[in-house]
Parts: sequence; structure tokens; C-alpha cells
Amino acid sequence: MTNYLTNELEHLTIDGADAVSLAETYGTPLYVYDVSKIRQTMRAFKTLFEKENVPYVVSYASKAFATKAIYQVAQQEGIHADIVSGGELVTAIKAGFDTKHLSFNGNNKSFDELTLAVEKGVGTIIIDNFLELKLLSTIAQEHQIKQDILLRISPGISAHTHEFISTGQQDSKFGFDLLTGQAKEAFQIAKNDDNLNLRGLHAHIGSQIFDVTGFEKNAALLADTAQSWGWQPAVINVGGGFGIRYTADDKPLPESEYVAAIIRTLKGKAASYDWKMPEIWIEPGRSIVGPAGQTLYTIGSRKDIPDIRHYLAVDGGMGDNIRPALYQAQYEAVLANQPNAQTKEVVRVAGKYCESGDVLVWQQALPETQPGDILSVLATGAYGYAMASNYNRNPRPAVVFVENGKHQLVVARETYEHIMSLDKDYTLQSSTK
Ligand SMILES: Cc1ncc(COP(=O)(O)O)c(C=O)c1O
Ligand SMILES: N[C@@H](CCCC[NH3+])C(=O)O
Repeated sequence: MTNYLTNELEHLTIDGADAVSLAETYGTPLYVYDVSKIRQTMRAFKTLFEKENVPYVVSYASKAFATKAIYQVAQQEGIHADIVSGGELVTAIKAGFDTKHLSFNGNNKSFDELTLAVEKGVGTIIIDNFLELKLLSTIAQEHQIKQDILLRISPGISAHTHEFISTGQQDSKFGFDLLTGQAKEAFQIAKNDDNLNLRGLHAHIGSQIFDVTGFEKNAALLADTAQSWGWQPAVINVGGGFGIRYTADDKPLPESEYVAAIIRTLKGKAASYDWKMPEIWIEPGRSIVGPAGQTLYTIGSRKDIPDIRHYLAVDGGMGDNIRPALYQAQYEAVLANQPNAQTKEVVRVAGKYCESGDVLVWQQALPETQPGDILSVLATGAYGYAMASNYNRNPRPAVVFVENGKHQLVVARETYEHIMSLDKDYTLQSSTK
């Protein structure tokens, strides 16, 4: 059994703050992030490259959790960020993030998004398709700049993860297909375009990956591809996807192993091809914010079906964490007001939404609980708030950052007014009797 960090009240603590009192202060459901942990991970990624003395960029994949506060932490830690929409771009800008340190991914960036990116000086645009090559070239020309780009390749590597979060296989909507020659065609177009500065190649094989072989294959493939085109790239971007521990069944490798394998592979390729060592870029999202976040809920009703199941309902659910419903994702939860108490029963933690699939934890051993107790679902920092919705017209929860015992609201809780703020009255008369 895990021994959770507690204070003198035997309450769960999050980077020194009492989880129960955070719930009292800010209400529930509440996303809480341990900022010390986020900083440690960001620094650890950087150190791995610095120790090996290789040029690198660690670019936080902000789709995992994109708020002003996280862009500010990333900037303080000297890492870059990857964005995938105009919304993430304006959030980063509002946060004061240096746009030169942004890269822009996505399979259908609009003309307006690309224009905004060029106008705001986004450092690197990761081109995904032929239309985008053309659009960006026109926009760059109009703005009289030469835009740095990478080409996203669909590498034909299947990662062992959930089908919906696997992106590297050939049958994927992302990137230029390698096997049919589309990638080479894109390379030739980009290389000969005076408005675009092609710096390198990108490929991302998927998310929540637990072994190094996919990353090694991906890195090797990108290098071999460039070499086969007679070209020495300045950047090789191998994407993100490093797996994290959600439950005891997950056995992720330390980040150092993934990164070491990528560095080893690319050092080997650079040596054998007699290249200047290219910059190695990685785009971790989940591994930076996932383990650092948790969601606090208040326990409400329960339903006991003898010999079948105990359902314990909390005041949130699929609107703040869609992942169990979407990917059958597994989580662990802990009773925040008594995390180290002896467990008494196994329950299914359900939400309050009108769906049978509205589950937060499929199976959880817990001590005896009472309505009003605080339950923390762990490792919800990635793709939780980022994928939250107003389903059933529930307001989205607030987000709090904690660092060394101090806490701060970084996203306010939505109100019913927010939910209705875009609604208009319908005033047309019916034309049928
Ligand atoms: C292009 C790209 N880079 C980075 C990531 C981040 O992945 P993860 O959060 O698993 O590290 C993703 C998401 O899978 C992605 O599509
Ligand atoms: N949203 C997914 C990951 C998708 C990654 C996007 N490329 C998740 O929750 O695991």
C-alpha cells in the first residue's frame, strides 16, 4: 500500500498544502497541481541533454494542460512549448510566453491561425500537409519573412498504446506519408521555397508509451530518411508520448531511459553519416503535468448492489475527466481526509453525469467513507482540465497551483453565468400552425 504524505491532521498533503483545506477554500471538484513536481520534471529533461552535451529543445506539449499559469512556469524553467491551435497560441501570448520558443503542430491549421502565428513570431511551424505548405508560403511572403519550419512525417511505426492515442502508424491523419513518397515530395517543395526555412523533421508515434524501441526506431527513421534525401537536418523532433504511472499496473521507465535511447540513436546516426549533431527536440506533455495533478471531489451518494457492486458518486465526473469513458483509462483514488487508513471495501467511483460510462475509477479499495469526505483522484494533470466540458451544463472546476505549501488560484471556477453567457433568446415566430 502506498504511504501518502500527510500532516498532523492525517490529511493528504500536496506539495505541503492540506488537500482537505484546499477543498474547503476553493470548493470541489478542484484540480490541484504540485508545481515543484512540474519544475523538477522540466529540469530533469533538460539535465539529461545537458549531461550528454547535445543540442536540444524540450518543448512542453501544452495540449496536455494549456493555461496561462503553465506557460509561465514553462518559461521560467527555460523550456519551449508546443501549441496546436489559435486558442493555445493566444493563451501563451497572454501569459507572456516568448513566441520564438513556440512550435505549432496540427493537421488542419487554418489560414487565420497560420497568419496569427506568423504575425506573432511563432518560432517554428510544424507542417503537416501540402495545403499548409502552400498557405504558409503565401502568408510568409506577404509578411516578408522566412518562416522556420519542420516537416511532420507519418513514420509508419505503431506504438503499443490505445488505438485512439496512437499516431505513428501509416493509417493516420497526421503528417506526410513516408512509404508512398509524399514526405519526399513535401521535402522538395519546402526546400525550394524561398519563404520557408526547412530546419528538420518531426514524427510523433503516440502517447502513454512504455518502451524505448518505438522512440529508437522513430529517431533512426527520421535520420535515415533525411540521409536518403541527401540532406543534413538541423533538427530532429521525435515528439512526446512518454508513459506515466496512473495505477500500480503501469510500470513506466524513468524519463532518462527514453531520452538516453533517443540521444544514443541520434548520436550514432550523426557519427555514421558524418553530420554535425542535429538539435534533438522532444515534446513531452503528459509526463510533465500528468503525475503533478490531482482532482479533489466531495463524496455524495452511494448505491450498493449486493454481490454486484458498490457505486460511490462524487460531485464531478466525465465533464472534468473524460479519459475513463473515452479510453477506458484507469486511475487510482485516495481518501484525502484519511489517505493512510485501512481499506475496507472496493468501490466504483462514478460521477454525477447522465451516462453509465461516467466513471472516474473503475475499481478502488477505500476505507469507510461518508458523504462530505474528500476524495482525490491521482495523476489527472494531463488531458483532464484540457479536455473538460460543460456536459449536462455543469461548470468546469477551478485550478489551483501549490508550491512549497503556498497555493494560488490559476483558473477560476466557472459559474452558471459563464455557462449561459453565449446563449441568446430565440425570438423568431413559428411558421407552422
Ligand atoms: C505531435 C505531438 N507531440 C506531443 C504530444 C504529447 O504527447 P504526450 O502528452 O503523451 O507526451 C502529442 C500527443 O500525443 C502530439 O500529438
Ligand atoms: N488526449 C489523449 C492523448 C492524445 C494525445 C494527442 N496527440 C489522452 O488523454 O491520453
